Amino acid sequence: MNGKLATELQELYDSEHSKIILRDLFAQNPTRFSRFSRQYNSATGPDVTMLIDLSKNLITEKILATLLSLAREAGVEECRDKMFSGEHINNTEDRAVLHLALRNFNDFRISEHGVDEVPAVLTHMKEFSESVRSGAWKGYTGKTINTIVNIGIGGSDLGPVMVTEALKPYSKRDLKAHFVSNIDGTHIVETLRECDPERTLFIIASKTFTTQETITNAESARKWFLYTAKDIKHVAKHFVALSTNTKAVTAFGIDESNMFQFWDWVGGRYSLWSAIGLSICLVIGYDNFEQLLKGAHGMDKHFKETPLENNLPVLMAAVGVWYNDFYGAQTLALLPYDQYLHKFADYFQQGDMESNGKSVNKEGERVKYQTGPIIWGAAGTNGQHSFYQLIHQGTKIIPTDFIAPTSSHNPIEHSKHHRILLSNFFAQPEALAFGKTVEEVRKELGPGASEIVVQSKVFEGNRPSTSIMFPLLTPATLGALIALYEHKIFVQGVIWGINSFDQMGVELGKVLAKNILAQLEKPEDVQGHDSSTTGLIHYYQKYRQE
Ligand SMILES: O=P(O)(O)OC[C@H]1O[C@H](O)[C@H](O)[C@@H](O)[C@@H]1O
Repeated sequence: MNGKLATELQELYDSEHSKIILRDLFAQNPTRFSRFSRQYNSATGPDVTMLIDLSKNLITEKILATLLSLAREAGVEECRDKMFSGEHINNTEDRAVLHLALRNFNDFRISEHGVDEVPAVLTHMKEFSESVRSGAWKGYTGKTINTIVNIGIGGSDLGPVMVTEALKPYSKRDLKAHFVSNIDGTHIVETLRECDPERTLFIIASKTFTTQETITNAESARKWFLYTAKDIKHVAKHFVALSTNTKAVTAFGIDESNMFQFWDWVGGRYSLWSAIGLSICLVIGYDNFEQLLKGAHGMDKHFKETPLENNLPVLMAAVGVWYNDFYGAQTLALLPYDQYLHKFADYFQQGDMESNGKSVNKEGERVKYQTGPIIWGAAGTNGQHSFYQLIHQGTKIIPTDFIAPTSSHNPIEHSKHHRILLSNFFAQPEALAFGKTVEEVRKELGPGASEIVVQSKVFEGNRPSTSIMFPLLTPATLGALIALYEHKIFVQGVIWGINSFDQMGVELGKVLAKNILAQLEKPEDVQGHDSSTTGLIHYYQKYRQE
C-alpha cells in the first residue's frame, strides 16, 4: 500500500470518484457486464461453474488495471507461489500455510512435514465415518450412534457448522449433529438434553487441545456421559479427538487410535479441510466431503495458474481494497440468497477478520492505511426486512457480495419460492446501483406531493455490489466458493503487507480472564484493575447466586 501505485490510485480516486456513477457507466458502455464479469469453470476435479459479476462496482478499466498493478507490485504472485511451495510465510510463528495441501490430491508438489500423512488421515476419516454411518460402530451398550456432538470453538467450530448447514441436502437425516462452542454452561446443558448417552458420539475438536472453552465443555460432557456409563473404558466408544496435540489428547483419556491428526501448518480458520472436518464427513458422508475438497482444489489451481487479470480471488481482493482504502468503507456485507448458506457470513467473520484484522505489517511497523474490513451479513431475503434500509439510504458506503444458486434443492411449488427469492437477488443490487432519482419520485407521486416525502423516497444509488451465481449448492461448488474467499483474503493481506495467518489479538483477553478467574471468590482478592473492572466484579460478587 505504499509506493507509486498506491499514490496513483489515490490520485485516481481524487480526480475520478465523483464521476464514477453506475447509471452513467452502464449507459455509456453496453458491454460493461461482459467486460467486468468472469465465468469460472473448474480445470480439474468435479465440474464447478460460477459467474462473478463485478460490473456493479465503482470501478473503471483504468482503476481495475491500476489495482491489479498494485497487487503485482505488492508481490501477490510471489507470495502465492511461496504459500503453495510450503515456505514459512506465517513469519511470526515460523509456519507454512498449507490448508491447500489438505485438498491437493497429488497435483502440487509440496514438501513439508506431515504433508505426506494427509492421505492416511483421510483414509482414517473415511473408515471411521463409514462405520458410524453404517451402524457398524456401536456405543457401549451395543446400540448404534444417532447423535454427534462436536465440541470446539473458533475454527474448530465455525467451518463444520457452516458446511454441515450448507450441505444439509446431502446429510444423513437420522444422524443428529450438534455443535457446542460457548463456555456458557447453557450451550452444553441444552445440547445434552437432546442426547442419549448410549447413542452419542462426542468429537473434541481443538488444534491445540488447550482451549479453555473446549476442554471445559469436553470435561463436562465426559462427566455427563460417565454418570450413566459408569466405567471409564466406555469413553473409547464415545469420544474422539481432532487435534495436533497427541500428548494432551491422551492425557484427556482419549485413545490415540481415536485421534485424528493434523499439523501446525493448518490455521484454525482454515481447518475445515483437515481432520476438523470429521463432523462434516459424518453428516454428509466421506464421498461428499471429498467432493468439497476437490471443488476447493479446483479453485486453488485457478488461483495458482491464472493471470491476475482473470484471477477471481485477485479481482475480488482488488475491488475490496478500492473501497477499503480509497472510499473509506469500513465493512463488507456477505448476503447469500440461499438459506443453506445462513452461516456463511459468520464463518467468514472469523476467516477474514482474524486474518486481516492487523495494524502491524510483516516488518513489525504500524501501517498507515486501513486493513481488513468488518464482515457481516445474513441470508436473503431476511436482511431486506431489517438492515437493508441503511445500505440503500444510509450515509455509509457498504460494499456487498450477493451470492445465489440458479436452482434450489427445494424447488417447491414448481420453484415459485426460488423464483421469488431470485427476483429479490436480482432486484437488490439493481436498486442499490441505480437508485431512484428525485424526478422519478416526483413523477411517481404526482403533483402536490409533500417535498419531505419526495426527498425521503429518493434512492441515491451508486451503491456497489458484486454478484456471484452458480447452478446449485453442491459440495464441490461450496468447496470452490470457500476457497475463492480464502484466497481473496490472502491477496488482500499481501497487498496490505500483513501476516494473515497469526491471531495475536485474541491472546490478551484470555490472559486477563485467567487472572480474573482466580480473583472471583472474594472481594478482597480483586486486585490490580481499573475502577470500572473492579466495580463490575464487585457487582457480580454481590448479586451472584450459585
Ligand atoms: O482449535 P483450537 O486450538 O481449540 O482453537 C480454537 C480457536 O481459538 C483461538 O483463540 C483462535 O482465535 C482461533 O483461531 C482458533 O480457531
